[in-house]
Amino acid sequence: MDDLLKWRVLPLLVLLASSLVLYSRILPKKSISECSLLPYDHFWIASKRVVTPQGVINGAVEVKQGKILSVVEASIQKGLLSGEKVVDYGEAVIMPGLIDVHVHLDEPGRTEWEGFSSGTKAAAAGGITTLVDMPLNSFPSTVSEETLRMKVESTKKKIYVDVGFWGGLVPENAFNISMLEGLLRAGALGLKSFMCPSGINDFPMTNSTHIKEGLYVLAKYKRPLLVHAEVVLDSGISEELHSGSLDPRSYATYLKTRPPSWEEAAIKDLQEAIHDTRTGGQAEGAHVHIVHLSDAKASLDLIKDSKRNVPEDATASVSVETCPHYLAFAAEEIADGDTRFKCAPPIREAANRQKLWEALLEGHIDMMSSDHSPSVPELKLFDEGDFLRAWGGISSLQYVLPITWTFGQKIGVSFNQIAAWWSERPAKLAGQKYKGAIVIGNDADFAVWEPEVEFDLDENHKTFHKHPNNSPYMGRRLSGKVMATFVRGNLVFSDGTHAPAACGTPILAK
Ligand SMILES: NC(=O)NC(NC(N)=O)C(=O)[O-]
Ligand SMILES: [Zn+2]
Ligand SMILES: [Zn+2]
Repeated sequence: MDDLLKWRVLPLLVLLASSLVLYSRILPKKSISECSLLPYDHFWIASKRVVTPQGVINGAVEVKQGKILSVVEASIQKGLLSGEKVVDYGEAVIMPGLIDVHVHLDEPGRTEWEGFSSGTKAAAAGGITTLVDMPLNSFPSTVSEETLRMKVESTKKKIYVDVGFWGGLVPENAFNISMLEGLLRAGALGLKSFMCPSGINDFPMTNSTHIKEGLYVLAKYKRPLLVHAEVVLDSGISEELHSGSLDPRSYATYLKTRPPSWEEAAIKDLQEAIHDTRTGGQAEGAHVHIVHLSDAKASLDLIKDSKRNVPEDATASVSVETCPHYLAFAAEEIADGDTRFKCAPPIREAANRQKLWEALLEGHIDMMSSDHSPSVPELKLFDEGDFLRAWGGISSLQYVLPITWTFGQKIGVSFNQIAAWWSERPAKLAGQKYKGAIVIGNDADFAVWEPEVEFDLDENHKTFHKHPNNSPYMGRRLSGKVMATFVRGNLVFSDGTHAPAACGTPILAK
């Protein structure tokens, strides 16, 4: 190096070194090694089965500073990767991380039911990289700017994956535009309401007028309304129930109390609101999403009707989810007193389950969610086994991927279909432009799993739900083991172990 160059370069080097020292001092408190089990900021992950929107490729994904920098096929990958940090997952499947848009984490207020720490650890162990928390079962319910702030505050240092929040649409705020706008401006990704009692006192049900009012406000923010679509009808068995001639321990009794007509009536009630979301409609810009569809007959037919574009240029904005428990279990198989299976709407007969799978495969049902709704075991009333009085809600968060695969593979479900149901479409519903697919520029959120590996959900299996025995999947054999989970480039779970620090971020709509 000649002298002149030396005197020009040296001061620059000194400056660079001192700024590096300074930078390391002002680095965020959590270093990458606490947030991630992989101490690199720039690396590749490779496998023979990488699920991209264009199909499954043998290739590698380059990750830098939490983002996907490139996706390459094996044929061109060789020279490119020499000297790079590569984690080779061999035959394991690399999929976009799952996005679960329907989870009750119950914090603040009912952390003994689940809470952000155990809930997001379970998510990470299950390949879920983003979840959206429901506004009820925590206390208080998330129905205002202030209560949303309390939620976000209570996630601090506890979340292992990214977490968004639905706000609640309840009678108290439905006619109070400034309260609703406050909630949406504070970052709620959308709203959720019940058309029947929710089981939670501070989360009352809404009628179709409340729903319409809510949709007008949502239209302005271009965010969705999620609806628990059941309305209470006289199921024609009240006399038998009162006379005690129906056994409350029998699942058939519970099934009779919540017939498919409850779902059908609710979706009928929603038709007008759905119609308002069409191009040129009063709620254009808003979207109606029906949660946890169980009835695959008349209710599904109504949804199909409302999705049909009449006229063609005025498409209503509507979608629907179903949950693994409606696809895995059948009413005929549920033993007396086994209240782990109680949820609303109920798990129906095997013939209905078959139709739900068909609707998913045909694209009439858009996506899946867990509706993980845990509680303390006492509320499940295991000793009495009373289906009518036990808490309704299924615990399944950690297992949704293996459950979907265990049952889905028998009817030829593909990895791309799973990615559409569990990542792509949920990302769209939650307004997450940079999540849900392995494409350049997206967040580096991945689930790495081994479809061929079977495992027993017994006491030796590490389960991170706070109350694993509440889950009706315990004791089952599943296929599809989650090996590793990456959230924005951080390896947050690998081979049974979580990263030391909880570095998920709260997701707030802007
Ligand atoms: N309060 C609840 O968590 N309810 C939930 N309960 C179920 N699905 O049984 C729900 O999503 O409706
Ligand atoms: Zn519900
Ligand atoms: Zn729910």
